[in-house]
Amino acid sequence: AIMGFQTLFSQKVQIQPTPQIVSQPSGHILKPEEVRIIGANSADKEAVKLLKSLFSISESKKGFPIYLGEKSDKAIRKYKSQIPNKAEGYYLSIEKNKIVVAGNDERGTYYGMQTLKQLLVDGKLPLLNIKDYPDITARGVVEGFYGTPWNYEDRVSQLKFYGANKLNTYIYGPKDDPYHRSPNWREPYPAKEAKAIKELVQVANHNHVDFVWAIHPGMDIKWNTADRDAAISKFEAMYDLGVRAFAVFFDDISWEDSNAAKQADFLNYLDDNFVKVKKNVLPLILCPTEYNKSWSKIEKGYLPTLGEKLNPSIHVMWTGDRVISDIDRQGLEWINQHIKRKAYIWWNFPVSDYVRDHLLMGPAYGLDTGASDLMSGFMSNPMEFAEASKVAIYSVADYAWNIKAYQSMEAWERALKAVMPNNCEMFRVFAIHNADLGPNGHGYRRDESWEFKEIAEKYLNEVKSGKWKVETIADVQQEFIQMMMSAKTLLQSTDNPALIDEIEPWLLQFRLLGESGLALTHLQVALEKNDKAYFKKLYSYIKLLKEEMFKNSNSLNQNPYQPGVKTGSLVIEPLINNALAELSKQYAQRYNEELPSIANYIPHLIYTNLNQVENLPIRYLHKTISISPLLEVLKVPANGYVGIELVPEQTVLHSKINMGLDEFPEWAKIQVSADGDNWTDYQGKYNGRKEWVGGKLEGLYRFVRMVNTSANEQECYLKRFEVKIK
Ligand SMILES: CCCCCN1[C@H](CO)[C@@H](O)[C@@H](O)[C@@H]1CC(=O)NC
Repeated sequence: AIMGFQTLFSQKVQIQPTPQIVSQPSGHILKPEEVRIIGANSADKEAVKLLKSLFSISESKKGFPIYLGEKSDKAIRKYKSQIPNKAEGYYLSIEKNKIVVAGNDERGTYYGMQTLKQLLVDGKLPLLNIKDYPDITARGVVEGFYGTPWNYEDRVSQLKFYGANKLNTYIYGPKDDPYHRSPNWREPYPAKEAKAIKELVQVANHNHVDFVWAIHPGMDIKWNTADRDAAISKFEAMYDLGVRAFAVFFDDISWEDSNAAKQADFLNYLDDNFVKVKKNVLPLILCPTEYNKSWSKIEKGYLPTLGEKLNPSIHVMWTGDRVISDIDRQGLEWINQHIKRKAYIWWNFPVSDYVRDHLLMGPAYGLDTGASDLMSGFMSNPMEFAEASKVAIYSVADYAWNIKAYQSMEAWERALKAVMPNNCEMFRVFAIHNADLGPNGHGYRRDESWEFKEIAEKYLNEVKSGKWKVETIADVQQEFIQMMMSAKTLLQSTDNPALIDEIEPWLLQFRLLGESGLALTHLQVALEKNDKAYFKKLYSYIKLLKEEMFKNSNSLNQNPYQPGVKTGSLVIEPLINNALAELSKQYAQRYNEELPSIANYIPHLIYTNLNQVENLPIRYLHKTISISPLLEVLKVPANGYVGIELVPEQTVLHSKINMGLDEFPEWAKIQVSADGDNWTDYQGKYNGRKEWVGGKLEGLYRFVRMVNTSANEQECYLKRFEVKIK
């Protein structure tokens, strides 16, 4: 009994986001059969609605009393002194004979109710009291990415998620919405879109989320009264749809238009002639052109001019030291001094519009837990995959509410459970191996597969030394099997179908990757048993798996920027390819037989009778197949040829060949063939950069080659040989 009692006492209640002050639970009460709400008609109505959804309300006086309301309400006058004197703060007390949910303001009461809802588990409520409030005033999401904007259902689900996680801001600013940005930022939304926004604003209000509509005029704005008034009338149109908060984005525009004085005058005009006139509209938010430190030239005065000229109530957004950046105290102090106000953070995570073949499912880290007094807002810019982004958004909610207490790993564990309650362990296997971005233009990387790295290292070393241990193989097999179980379980799960729809391509790829890893470990079995035939069968099987992964990566998620489906790219995929290369090398040594490389699998092959180039790797990106350049002079005997074999035959869109010669040599011919016997000349011409260029060919071809049709050996270079297919 003592242990039991002790356990009860020490049981740590888990509340999201982490509250500021919680007393230790001193036991619990059973969920009251019936409750009586004192203060129902004066308390925040969303809070009342939420309370009524949790308990059955007794009509008579005898129900369990729940005191609900704001500090100015008579009903909770007795508890007023307990309420933190902070915006959106609340006091929650669960006692044997009553519950008190008292907010510093309406939102505080609502958040108190959200906490109460979280504490009601298995028909029990812990006896405790909480004094809670947020560190950052504005907390939420800026839908500000390039790519397919979220759809209506995505947004409704997001807004409910924000209410439950005490996020109070959603900024609508999808770059690819033509009515947010050019060319139609001046035009009102068509009826259908307008209706959707009107409804979303209502959903936002029901979840105590400020719906901020952002305008992005920077691509073509003229600094004249016409455009200034166009912005006002667009804001008026949005106001008529219920929008009561506005932002102006001047990010990602040409530097000529980034005139700070003009931008500041423009914002101040909107502030003075719209925001201040309307009264119940929240302060304006500006996203500046110089929105990160690496882009700002203080001596040119852009940021200082904004700091000087912008009305003090206008927020200024900031992404950190770089576009994609950690957020730390030092960087915040730097920017705050120049803009003369607390930065309103636009955190470019988990946005993936610059690495669209990757999912960012890892912890939200790189956030300074000592910076609570330096920010006026904290917004996450998410992925185009709304449900998948919730893992990071959940963590951002925890950070922005209680900064000093934030622990990214712990929040991440809870986030996975929040998003996939019934399959969170399998979801964790998927998420931990889908976190890094791969090499990218911003140089921003994330850790991935961190719990498997050591085993992977050990395994590869043992494969290389040939002295492998059973337990290492078992550990690696366990990880690969878990990847397959994770993918299959999630693909067949039903607790979040919208999420599975979004990440299906990656789940399919993840399962194949796991399967190829598992088959890889059996290559060792084949070598152990000296079973050459089994090795070759396994090798062919792995090639089939890689062919299917190649097909997935060239048919799914085919966006124009980073098409394809990358998974486990930091640790798992390289491990498999390295071990595969090593084991096929050992096979070749033992049986004196080379196996075609399938490590970084590409079906297309080099096609040549020149031993100088027969081992050159073939590269594949964005439907372009190319031969890695040869750095030395290429000797081409009579009838010598070099080219590409397309597997299977393809439609050729265009080709580019650079032989390092000023003129196209009369000894060379560019030819195509479907069968490798009958050749047709491929008509082309030299472009300004001494490259032979050929256009689209009708029909399907398997071979494209350059051949020396003269009777003598010739010399040239192989600087570029590429073929783009449909
Ligand atoms: C040329 C750099 C573009 C940076 C663009 N970032 C994001 C990351 O790709 C993208 O979502 C875009 O909306 C955003 C612009 C931005 O960071 N504004 C504060």
